[in-house]
Amino acid sequence: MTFRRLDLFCRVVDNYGDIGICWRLARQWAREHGLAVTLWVDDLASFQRICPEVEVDTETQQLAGVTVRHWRSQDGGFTPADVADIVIEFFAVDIPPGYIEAMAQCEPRPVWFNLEGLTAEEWVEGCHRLTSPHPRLKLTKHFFFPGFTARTGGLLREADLEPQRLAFQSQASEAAAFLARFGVTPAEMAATKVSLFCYPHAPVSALFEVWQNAAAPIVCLVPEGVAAEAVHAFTGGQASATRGALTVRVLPFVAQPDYDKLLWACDLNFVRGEDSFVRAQWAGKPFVWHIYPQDENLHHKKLRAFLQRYATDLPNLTAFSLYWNGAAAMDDWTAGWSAFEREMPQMTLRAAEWQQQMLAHGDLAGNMLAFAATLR
Ligand SMILES: Cc1cn([C@H]2C[C@H](O)[C@@H](COP(=O)(O)OP(=O)(O)O[C@H]3O[C@@H](C)[C@H](O)[C@@H](O)[C@H]3O)O2)c(=O)[nH]c1=O
Repeated sequence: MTFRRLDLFCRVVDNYGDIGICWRLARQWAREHGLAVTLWVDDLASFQRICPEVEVDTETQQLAGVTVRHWRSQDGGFTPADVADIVIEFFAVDIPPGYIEAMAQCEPRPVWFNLEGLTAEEWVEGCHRLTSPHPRLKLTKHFFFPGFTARTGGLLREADLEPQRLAFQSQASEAAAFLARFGVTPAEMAATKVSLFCYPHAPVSALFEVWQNAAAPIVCLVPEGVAAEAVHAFTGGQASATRGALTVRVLPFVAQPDYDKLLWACDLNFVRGEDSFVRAQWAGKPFVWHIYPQDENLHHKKLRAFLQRYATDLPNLTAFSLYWNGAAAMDDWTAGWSAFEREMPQMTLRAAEWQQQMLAHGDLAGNMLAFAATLR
């Protein structure tokens, strides 16, 4: 049986990653796979920051071929006719009990997924595609894990992402025109261009100090609100400031497609969380990951697991990433940065090699549908 409808339930726990990932997947299932997708999301204001077309007061709206529904406390009134062929809860959200009751009345039952977060840890392979029967109803949920190996669900990637990136990066004028929109001058285009997206606890001020004293110019492009304290201390609240070799420019928080272009246009990208971390891998440029912090430094284990897969031959990227995430103490930022900078050409080569490896695993949206098809 072919699938026609897909419902995806997203709660915004924090920041933009939850809705960022769900929005990409929803669009991809609609555009590339022809599914009628409904994205249920509880926080339209966060959604609007990455997609300015979102109307925050609208109950149901059509965006990019997706039906977006404001998910509040709707529970009663669901019937089997309301249930999609594929139902996905993102990060173990509790979908409305009334909807689950309606799922149990469908014939055939919908394919039900819990889509989990991305981690490079090995245990994921053992949990990917595991089932969880409902304690009372005749329904089975399947766990689906994105990941970096063939025994996981792969990474999120739209079919047109790679051709778009290659077209953009093959013409230097594209990056210049794009960055000019944010005030980057032709002279600044010749500098090392860095995008900065991190959590507030990143040691940004220490890095700015090193960059001020660098031998060649560096332009750091920071979306508004990111590393606000350190950026304000540097710029004095202005849109941009230059001290020594470093220029810091504050950009507006851009729409999602423009964020990709920013990554493509820069020489080095500092990214965070899950979605920008994956986009940086597709950008084919050196990147540093600031991982989402967790209790008991669980995130340091996850960071090391990724570095072991990605950076075994890149000791300075590994060292710098550990410092950046507070997993090791940095005595000398100048030396740490110099060593990192010297390694950047190898990082670029590794980025290309890694992309080829990741491409071989297919993409998350397609892999989920292929697995769903085996369940019917
Ligand atoms: C900086 C920037 C980001 N973005 C987008 C890119 C991504 O889709 C999104 C940011 O998501 P992330 O990179 O994942 O970082 P995040 O910190 O916003 O989200 C995080 O939220 C936590 C609750 C999750 O547990 C984390 O795993 C992670 O997803 O914002 C823009 O559209 N424009 C911008 O200017």
